[in-house]
Order: sequence, then C-alpha cells, then structure tokens
Amino acid sequence: MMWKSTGKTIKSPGHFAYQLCFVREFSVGGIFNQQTHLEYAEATAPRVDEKWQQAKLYKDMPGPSSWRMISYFMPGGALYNTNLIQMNRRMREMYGDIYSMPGLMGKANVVFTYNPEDFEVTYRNEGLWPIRIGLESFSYYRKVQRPDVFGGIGGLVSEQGQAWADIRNKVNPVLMKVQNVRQNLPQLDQIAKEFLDKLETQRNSETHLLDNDFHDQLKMWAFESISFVALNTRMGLLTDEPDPNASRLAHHMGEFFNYSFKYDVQPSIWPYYKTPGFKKFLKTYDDITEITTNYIEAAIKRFESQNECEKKCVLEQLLSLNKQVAVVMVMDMLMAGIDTTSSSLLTILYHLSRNPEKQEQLSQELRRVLPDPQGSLSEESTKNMPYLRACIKEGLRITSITPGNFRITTKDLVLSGYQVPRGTGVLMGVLELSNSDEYFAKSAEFLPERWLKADSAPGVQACPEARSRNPFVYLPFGFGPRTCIGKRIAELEIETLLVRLLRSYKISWLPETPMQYESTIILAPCGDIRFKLEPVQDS
Ligand code: HEM
Repeated sequence: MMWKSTGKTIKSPGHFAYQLCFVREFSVGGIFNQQTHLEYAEATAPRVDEKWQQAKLYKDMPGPSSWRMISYFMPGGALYNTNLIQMNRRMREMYGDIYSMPGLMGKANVVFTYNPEDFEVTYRNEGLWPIRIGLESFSYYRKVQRPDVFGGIGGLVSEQGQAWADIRNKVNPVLMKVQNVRQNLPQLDQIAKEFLDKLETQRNSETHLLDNDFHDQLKMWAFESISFVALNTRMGLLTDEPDPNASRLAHHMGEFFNYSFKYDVQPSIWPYYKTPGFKKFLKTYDDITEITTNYIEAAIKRFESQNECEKKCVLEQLLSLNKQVAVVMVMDMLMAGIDTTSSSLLTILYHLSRNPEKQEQLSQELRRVLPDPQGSLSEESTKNMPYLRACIKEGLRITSITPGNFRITTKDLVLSGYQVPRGTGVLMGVLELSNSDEYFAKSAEFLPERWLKADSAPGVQACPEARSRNPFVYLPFGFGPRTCIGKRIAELEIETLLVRLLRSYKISWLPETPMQYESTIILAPCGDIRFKLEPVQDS
C-alpha cells in the first residue's frame, strides 16, 4: 500500500504489530516508558493560573478511547494497514488539529498537534533538560551490558535530565561551532572527489546510467565522511580495498538500524526476556564497540606523536573532555550520521532532478564557486552559496526525514485551549505543516527562491513571501537545547557533495513514479532509485 502526497510516496510495511508500534515511535525518539522519565525533570507545582483554569479539560480533547484505538488497528478498522504518516493523516481528518491518543499498555497519553502555536508553547516550556524518549536498547547495552566500556554513560540519544545535560554541555562547543566543524572541509571535499571518481567507474558513458545502487553508494560516502569527522580516520570504503574492519563496521551499521527498529520501535519482549535475536543484536553491538574503540586507540597513538601546535580535530577535542564521553559520542555520531545524511542528500537530489530549471540555476552558481571542477573547495570559496543552501532547505521542507518532533511535557501546558498535564507526550506534526499552503505558498512546488534573502544572481528572484514567517513550522533538525547535534556536520557534508556532483553532472530522475519512502526510524528513500548522470559541458 502506498501513500502519495506532493510528489512523495510512502510505503506501508502493512502489518498489525508494525502499526501498533507507531503509537510508540515517531521520528528520532520513541514513546516508551515515558511515565518514568518525569523523574528527570525538575519538580513543578500544579498550575493554578487563570489561563490554565479557563482552558478546557484534557478529558474533553477529541480522540479515541483505548478500545476504539485498538479497533482502528484491527482488520477493517480506520487505521488498518496504514503507516505512520497515513495514520496521522486519518486521525487528523477524524479528530482535527489536536487530538489525544490514549497510552496503550500502560504508556502515557500522547497529544498530536498540528498547530504551530502549540509547538512554540511546548518548546518554550521544555526547560533546560528537554525529554525526547530515546532508543532503549542503546541505554541497556551501554549501562547494563557494558559499563566497563561506557562507565554508565548512555549517550545523547537516550540519556535524560542532568545526565543528558552533562554530556550535551561538554560536546556542544565541539560539534555545534561552525568553524570547528568546517575545519573538516578539505578532507570532506577529498572524500566527495573520491566518491565522484568511483561513480565515474560505475557510470556507463553512453547511457549515463550507473551500474550500482546509488543509495548504497551514498551510504558508503556518508559512512566515510562521518567516520573521518568522528574518528579522524580514512576508512577507504570508496576504494577497491577498504580496511576490512571498516567494511565490517559499515556492514554492522547497516544492520544496526534494522535491529534498532525491531527492538526499540516495534513491540518486543526483550526488556523481560532476552530472545536469541536480541542476543545476536548485543553481539553486533559488541563488535561495533570493539572496532570503534580500536580506531580510537589507534588515533590516540597518532595524536601523541603529533606536533602540539596543530589544530585539534573533533576526536582529539572530545578525548580531552573525557575518554568515555568521546567513545559514546563517536558511536552516536556513526549511528546517527549515516542514514540521515544519505537519505537527505538523496531527497534533495531527487527534487533538483525533477526541477531542471532550478538545477540549472544552481549549476550557474556552482560554476562561480568552483570554476575549475578539478580544483579544491575552500572556506573562502564556499562562503557565498545562497542558492545551494536554499535548495537544501527546500528539499528538507518537502521531505523532512523526521516527519514529527516529540517531547514529554515537563510542565502543565495549555495547547490549543486544552489543559495538557505534565508528563504527557506531545507529537508536533511539522512535515504536514511545512507541506501546507497555509504556511508555504505553492507548497507542492520545489521553490528554493522562498529561502533567499535577496536576489542571488541575475534572473534568480528572492521570494521570501512564499515562506512562513513562523519559525516553528519548519524544523528538520528539531529545536532548542536538544536540537540535532550533527546539524553542522550534516550541512557541511551535504553541501560539499552537492557542489561536486552538480558541478560535474546534469542529473535527471529516471523512474516514472515519484521517489518512494519507507518510514522506519526515519523516512528513508526506497524502491526504484535511478538517476541519469550526464557530464556538464565544461567539466
Ligand atoms: C540531514 C541529516 C540529519 C537530520 C535531518 C537530523 C535530524 C535530527 C532531529 C530532528 C533530531 C531530534 C532533535 C530534537 O529533538 O529537537 C536529531 C537528533 C540527533 N541527531 Fe541528527 N539529523 C541529521 C544528521 C545527524 C548527524 C550527521 C549526526 C551525527 C553527528 C546526528 C546526530 C544526532 C544526535 C546525537 C541527536 C540526539 C541529540 C540530543 O538528544 O541531544 N544527526 N537529529
């Protein structure tokens, strides 16, 4: 079964257990054991102010009862055989822009809202330690299974409260500072060049088609790039002779997302009984840990023999904070930085290939950025790329790989005129809003010009009036203190590869159908992904 909208098709995995898991999981965080997570929030007194007292009671918010909810998922029910996106659409049609889903099987209730004012209220009240439920298997492995390696640190994705803040405050200056991240540009540019060289060997010079699966190739590029940033190590995955450990790690990372989806998202009994499948997952995790720590140890030896004055790389900076924090952060970067970046890049490329006139505009800009396609990118040459940055934003607007943002409220809130008690889950449907004409004029069109502040070149007219003035309707990397920590890295990687690709090729989409997506932990492109890569004339 497929779901179509604004040029996207989302595949439904289509079975009952899978559907139920959507009640638990949306976007990067799940909705698991949320009752226990309030212990990480600061205590607050029950709200008694006028606004709260005048608000409608939570029990009067539209939404199904637990039994009705279950019946929706049964054969013939309104949500039977739907995926997460379809489910939200149908529920919104039935109940409106705010509704409450009862927490099944002892879980807390979740409010689904499509009102950007609610997004703002939720984020503005999330406090210093926002709660976004993480992947439980991460915590289990790190804290219970291998405290010897991780020293009781769960990592950013799964920690909450003070423990989360302790790590986040330490690593923010290393990973969120633009200049610090951009020191990786020369090597990321080199990786992008090698990626293009590899594509050339797989590209038929007559038909301009690729022999190999482009998505898989992009995952290799993403792996090579993030492992350089995180481990200061070239893995050689874009060469014919990659480091065998790197190949094993890349293979595990591919499997890891599937495992995590199975054990963190879908209903599973592993918290009570360790199934053989879960034990296999733990073994994979052991292997990932061993390979990663070996790379870190090798890097430490290299750093010891290096000249003190050299600018410290990301890994060296993380190690100088705390070795265990460094190990956990490196692993989180590898886990969170492959499918996200490759899926986003594929999405942006897809929209550019379906809009040849926009691609041509971009190509003009890139000729100025990189006059000699064999030359190197520098801080200076990449400073002024407004049209490229607008294309990236527009691609992520139409298909944000995380269709909703999630928080557990740490205070009593009034959302759309209803009382929402502290400890309730709030799911903010950003993808729906950023694809709505109410917030973005001509929302189905790929219109990078809406993101330009001024005309970027002759014939390229800025069109900021086609963009929502409300910052809360477009949040591909989340918002606030818990926003994506890899945002700067992802932007740098994506920009660098897009410059190289579109400076060298004119890219067109071959399948007659729009790009398809499957919704697992993120929205990931799937199905028939074929592009034609014709060399541009002056390259
Ligand atoms: C285009 C690519 C990416 C997108 C669209 C994306 C999106 C997101 C989103 C929406 C969140 C949740 C933010 C929130 O709750 O407010 C998140 C969290 C996170 N992302 Fe990314 N991400 C991307 C790439 C990366 C990369 C490359 C890394 C690796 C460095 C990374 C690491 C993380 C981590 C560790 C978190 C959890 C942060 C925390 O809870 O403190 N992401 N990401």
